Amino acid sequence: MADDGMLMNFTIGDSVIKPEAKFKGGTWRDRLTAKKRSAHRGSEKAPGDAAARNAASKNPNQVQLGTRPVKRQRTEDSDSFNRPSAPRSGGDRRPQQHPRDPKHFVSSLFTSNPEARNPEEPKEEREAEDAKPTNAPLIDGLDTFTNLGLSPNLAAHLLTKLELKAPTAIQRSSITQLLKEESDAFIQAETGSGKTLAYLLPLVQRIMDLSKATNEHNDTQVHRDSGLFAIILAPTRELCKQISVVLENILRCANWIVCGTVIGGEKKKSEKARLRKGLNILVATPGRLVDHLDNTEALQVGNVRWLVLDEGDRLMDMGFEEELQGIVKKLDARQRPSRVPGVPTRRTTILCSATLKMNVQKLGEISLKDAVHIKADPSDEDEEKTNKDEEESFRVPAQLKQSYAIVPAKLRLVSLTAYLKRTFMRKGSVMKAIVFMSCADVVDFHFELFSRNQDREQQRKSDEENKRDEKDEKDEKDEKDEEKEKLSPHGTIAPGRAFSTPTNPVILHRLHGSLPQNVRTATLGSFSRSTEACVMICTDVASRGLDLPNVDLVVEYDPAFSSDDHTHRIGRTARVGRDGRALVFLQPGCEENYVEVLKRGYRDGGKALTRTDANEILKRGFGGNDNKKKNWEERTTDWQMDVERWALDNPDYLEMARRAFQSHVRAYATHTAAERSMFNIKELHLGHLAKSFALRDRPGKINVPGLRPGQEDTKKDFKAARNGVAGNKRKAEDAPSSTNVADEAARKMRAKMREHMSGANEFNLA
Ligand SMILES: Nc1ncnc2c1ncn2[C@@H]1O[C@H](COP(=O)(O)OP(=O)(O)OP(=O)(O)O)[C@@H](O)[C@H]1O
Repeated sequence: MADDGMLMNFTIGDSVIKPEAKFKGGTWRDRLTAKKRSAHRGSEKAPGDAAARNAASKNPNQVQLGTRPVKRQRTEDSDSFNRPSAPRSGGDRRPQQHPRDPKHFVSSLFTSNPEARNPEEPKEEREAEDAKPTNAPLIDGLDTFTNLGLSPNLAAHLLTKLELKAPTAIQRSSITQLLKEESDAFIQAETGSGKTLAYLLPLVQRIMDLSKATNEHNDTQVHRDSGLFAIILAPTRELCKQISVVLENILRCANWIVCGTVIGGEKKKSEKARLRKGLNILVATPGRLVDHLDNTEALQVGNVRWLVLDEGDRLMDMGFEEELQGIVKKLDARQRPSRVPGVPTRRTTILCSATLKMNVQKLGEISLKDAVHIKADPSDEDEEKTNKDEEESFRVPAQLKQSYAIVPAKLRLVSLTAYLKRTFMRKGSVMKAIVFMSCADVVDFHFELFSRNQDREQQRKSDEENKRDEKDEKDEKDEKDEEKEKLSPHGTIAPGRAFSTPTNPVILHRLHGSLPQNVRTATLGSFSRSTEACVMICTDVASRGLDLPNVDLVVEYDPAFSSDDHTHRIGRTARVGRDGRALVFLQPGCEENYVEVLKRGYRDGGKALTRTDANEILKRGFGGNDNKKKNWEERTTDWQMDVERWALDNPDYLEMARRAFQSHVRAYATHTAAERSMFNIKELHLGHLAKSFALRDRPGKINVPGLRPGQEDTKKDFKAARNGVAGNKRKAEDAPSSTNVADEAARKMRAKMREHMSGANEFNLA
């Protein structure tokens, strides 16, 4: 049987077509847990109907990996799976049964791939000139930090010590506004437009002014014991640390003002000691701040007059909102008139993000009143959005060259490899690239695959055939471990052999939230400091706020779970006026509709957006020079066969591949409700997808027990799936009340967020 009629081995409950509660923010696992619990709660509303309860208690998109497969419906579209998309060449490359195992199935890369539904739009004549950067400093304008109202001392410090010559557009707007008025504010501007300084500079200036206000004797009035005036909250430790580094750099010109952090990752005792000594500005993660507000007497917040929520939309999302409300309530309750003259009477709240929506209900919850919307260019007519879709989207830096690649599931892995090969073919053209993937298991698998040593593998195999003695094997393993050890003591950095050339070696990094915080910190630090070509494969843990230097390229191998996340991901490149490129992989079919979402990010309706496809990428990446010997299709097929054998020959890698496949399918089901029609799990061809994980198994056979620690929920899902419907059944009398379920879901989600932020060491980008 050809793989064309590959069986779809999952069932989708009826609830998938029912309207569902929207779950935004958090990691995909948080959303999955919430969705599952919500579905379960829904089921309890109809007691007595056991069948309905069973159906509803499952995740609507849950993939039942162990149950009897349901055949893929043959619709007009699915027929396209039977259409060959490229001529076969280079001998017989028809699908075959694997000789070793009848359960395995070797399918051809270039047959039965679905074709793109939407034809390529005719390319308009593009202007030769590149788009003018929209997030660059305004060096050609007349605005200087001084004439925006910053003191000559502070402006001189920015110029001489921090090499900041002129403000960016958002800094111009926010400094003017926040220096003169006390109103609450939203700072919303493109990624990489300097929003951190947009709120830090006026804040520091206002606190510096407190010293001047009543200082008759010309000595500084404000000192570390004068009180805590400002709190800056950010969702992750990495971001807090980054903000704190910037703040410390600014305060070098006003060293009587003291800042500090409480972000966890060190003994609470040391944080308490720091608070006891006195701070004027505090940078904190919400969880840790709540903890200190409850337990640390030395943390006096009566004088706090500025509360900044960096990545404010994320902080108001699931997992943080309750903590945030608690913080606001405590600040309100403990506010006192200040002894320090010049301190405003009311507290100002400032929200800041590239994807901030003026969500009135949420704002009420954190007591934001009559907030001013600060934009990069208030007179920008283009910003006046008319339709709802546009309101929901955010601009990307105009100089960012974005493209999308229509790549069928089977060709995903080879296309990514080819694209990165091509990218790093010439030394110096791209320094750093970030590749976003759906989840931790997928990151780990690709890290292992891209860093594998082909020569050594081949050597190993032939040596095995020659029955080498055990000692030699051990030596070889030690050698391999040593090599990895040299690059990274944590196993998160390795040579990226799949796309290195002898003249341009590429270093590979991996990063995800399941790594211990100190490993995350070390890995990010290494990627950030690296002066060699390097690639970081990661999950959304690296999507927000991080300012990593010299990132030239962002690849979204798996599209983001929401369009807001997409904005943040691609925002890791093309920062402060620099060039950058981004590529998103889309599969033919419903995913093509995502192009409309990408277009909304541009002022010109997406004329700058370019399209490519798998064949184009493969030709460029696997084309090679000696075309006479082999063509690109043969080379691609050889590479794919090689990785399939690599996975098959080593049980560890095979399990990794299977686990990655399973986790990926689960993650795919957690795209936000608004975008799920574009990422419809019913359209996923699991058989083809498995090939992009180097698997020859039929999807129904892929069944990996024991997921990574801390994934109890996913594990339960998995077991339930394995045991079929009965496994998921919960007796009515055992079922907790709906309130308990909701509380439990909320508690678990908060715990997971804390888990993500726990165990951190300091992340120092400077
Ligand atoms: N006026 C300026 N001139 C030159 N560089 C600047 C200026 N302001 C900020 N930068 C630099 O721009 C980079 C991006 O700044 P920042 O991280 O604040 O951007 P952002 O808008 O918060 O991005 P994101 O939305 O991704 O968090 C930093 O490296 C910062 O040092």
